[in-house]
Order: sequence, then C-alpha cells, then structure tokens
Amino acid sequence: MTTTTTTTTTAGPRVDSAVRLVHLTKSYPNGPEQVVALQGVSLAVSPGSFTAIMGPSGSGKSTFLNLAAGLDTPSTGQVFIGNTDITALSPDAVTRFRRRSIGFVFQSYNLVGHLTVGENIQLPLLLDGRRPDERWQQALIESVGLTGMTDRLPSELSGGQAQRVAIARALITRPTVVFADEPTGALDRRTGDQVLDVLRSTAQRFAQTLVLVTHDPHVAAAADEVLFLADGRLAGRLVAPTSSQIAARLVELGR
Ligand SMILES: Nc1ncnc2c1ncn2[C@@H]1O[C@H](COP(=O)(O)OP(=O)(O)OP(=O)(O)O)[C@@H](O)[C@H]1O
Repeated sequence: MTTTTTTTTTAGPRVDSAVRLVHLTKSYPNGPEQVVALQGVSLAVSPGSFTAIMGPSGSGKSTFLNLAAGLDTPSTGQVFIGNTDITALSPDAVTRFRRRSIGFVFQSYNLVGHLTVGENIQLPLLLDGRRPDERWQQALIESVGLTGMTDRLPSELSGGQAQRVAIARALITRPTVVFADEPTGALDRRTGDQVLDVLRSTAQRFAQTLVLVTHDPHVAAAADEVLFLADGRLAGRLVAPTSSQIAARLVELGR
C-alpha cells in the first residue's frame, strides 16, 4: 500500500529510537576547499539509554553532537529526535523544538553571569514564554545538589556547582534527550565523577536519553554503549565496555 503524507516532520514507521541519524554529512568551507567533518554517519540511539561518543581529535564528535542537537544543520542527511525529522523544520521551528525536547550541557557551563542560579535554571522556560513549575524546579535543584544556592551568582560557584546549574538548566524543560559536550572536561576527577553521577542519575530518574561526548575512557565507561568516530565516520562501538577496553580502542584509532 502506498501512503502519502503532507507533513514533513514525521519519520515514517520507525519511532523506536530516541535519536536517529541517517547518512549524515557535514562539510565546512575552508578557503577554496571543503573540510569534511562527517561523512555519511547513520546510527540510532535507544530511548532512555546513555551513549558516549569518542574518537581522536578532529574526528567529528562536536560536529556530530551539534547536528544531532539541532544547533547546526547538516550538508546532507537527516536527524530524527523521536519521530520528528528536525532537519525538515524551519529554523524557528527547530529552535522551538530544541527548547522543548532537547537539553544541552557544554564543557564551559555557559551560564549568564548577571542572573542568579535560579534565574539561569529557569531561562529556557522563560525564553519559550512558559512559566516555571515551582515544584518541578525544586525537585530538580535538590536532585542536582544545589539546595540553598538559588540566589547565588555564577561567580560565587565552584566549577562543579556551575556545571550542576547547567545540568538543571538543561533538564528544566523535561527534554527527551540530553546532549553533553565534554561536561566534565573542565573539572578535576573527583568533581567530574560527581557531576557525571548527577547527570546520569537525573537522566535515569526522569527517563531521559543521554548522549555525551568525552575524551575520557573513565567517563565513557559509565555509558551503556560507546560509539567511536574516526575521520568523520562511525568506526565501531562497544557495549558496556571497561575503561581499559575503551582506551585500547582509542589507541587503535590513533588518538
Ligand atoms: N566551523 C568550522 N569551520 C571549518 N572547519 C571546522 C569547523 N568546525 C569543525 N571543523 C573541522 O571539522 C573537523 C571535525 O571537527 P570537530 O570539532 O567536530 O572534531 P572533534 O572530534 O570534536 O575534535 P576535538 O576532539 O579536537 O574537539 C575538524 O577537521 C575541524 O577542523
């Protein structure tokens, strides 16, 4: 049977993945030439799972994450978040979709310096014209360990505390998928472990899918699955690996 559809935002029959990339490519202009950052990456991430993305420097990890999160557009290919093809949406519609369904945690926290912790956390809702749900916000603040700190300014926080604010800000909209780019990269090992625990446990508690880029095999070993990129291509995967298995794979890939 042939069916036609007038909407460009549905994916068709497959809705069993939280994130699905189809033949994704991305080239950047570099003078008269092109840098090919991603070359035909296709993959699917299961709902509620924790996936780590690893690979040598320049292998395309940040490009991958930015495209998957709708922060940048691919040269060709499609990105589905649930059953929505975000590559078929207008720029305004992508922004709206991102604000409601996607959380993003950056290495550098990206907090607004003149806003308090509480205001920073509420920001994605306010930008979307929505009112914060007090009880949800309080539950989130407790969950990330920031109780009693909501009136502080970012300059009054440690790196670990600032990243907890960034995590709460990413989760306040109850996104289905949370993307994180080196979220522990600027933190010492102990603080990084604590922040990773917070990210994992809150994602688990609220049934969110977590996709995280890291250089650190110790961080990636917490994931259900590790995907490796090399030269802009998918170069393998390990399910529930140890940090030594991950480190060995990175050596093979020429980290
Ligand atoms: N805006 C841009 N303009 C031109 N080239 C870019 C741009 N962003 C990335 N690239 C190039 O695309 C390739 C992939 O970069 P990307 O940042 O995705 O890699 P990465 O794996 O995240 O690297 P790293 O681990 O060093 O952060 C690299 O060759 C990079 O130089």
